Amino acid sequence: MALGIKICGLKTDKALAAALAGGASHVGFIFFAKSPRYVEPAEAGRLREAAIGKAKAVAVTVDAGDVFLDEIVEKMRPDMLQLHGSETPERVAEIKARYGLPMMKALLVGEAADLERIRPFVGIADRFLFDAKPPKGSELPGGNGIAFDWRVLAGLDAGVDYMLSGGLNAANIGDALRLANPPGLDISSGVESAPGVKDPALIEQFFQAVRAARDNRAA
Ligand SMILES: O=C(O)c1ccccc1N[C@@H]1O[C@H](COP(=O)(O)O)[C@@H](O)[C@H]1O
Repeated sequence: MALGIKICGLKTDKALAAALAGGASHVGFIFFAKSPRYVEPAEAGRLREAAIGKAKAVAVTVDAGDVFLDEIVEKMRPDMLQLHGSETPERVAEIKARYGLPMMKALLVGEAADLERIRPFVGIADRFLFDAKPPKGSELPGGNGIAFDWRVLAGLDAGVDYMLSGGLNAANIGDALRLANPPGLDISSGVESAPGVKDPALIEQFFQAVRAARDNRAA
């Protein structure tokens, strides 16, 4: 099965071009004001044009209200919404019905028991994203560059469609693929030279590292 790869937190044409050149299946835009990766919905709408027919454009939101979601959907025209806050299953269902878009629900993982939290979302969320819990004092619910123990994913039902996220980079992606064998990957700060500053060379290195790790496993 093809491994989905989402490069998240894109703000520039150059970074987006590097993500597409590497073969990203998804490109993500952050709509959380406190994030150094925040982008205005209209600017994301302009950027995402380059991805049409190449990668799915994902709008990342955190407990957003309908007015902001309306603006994002109208101006950015996402292919998918990533809900990275404490949205309930009812709220996910409501948003899904309102926009008719696929929903990726982010859940924060520290230990195996946290995976139980997917249950009420099954049949509502189209995909899950497992990210590490933010460190104490962080203002960001994601994009903290912190990994969790990927071994907890080994016990997950094989039918669960998800992206592994949190602290991935070119140096650790081989271990992540070996330990969790996820159907998808999501990376943000691991391809940045500074918070919110994507580095096209690091994006390219990440794709190379993924390919090398997969070739090693196939050999
Ligand atoms: O990246 C952010 O600033 C962000 C803000 C609010 C919600 C989610 C956010 N990012 C998500 O977190 C993952 C993991 O990031 P990292 O690779 O550990 O830096 C990122 O890909 C986004 O989906």
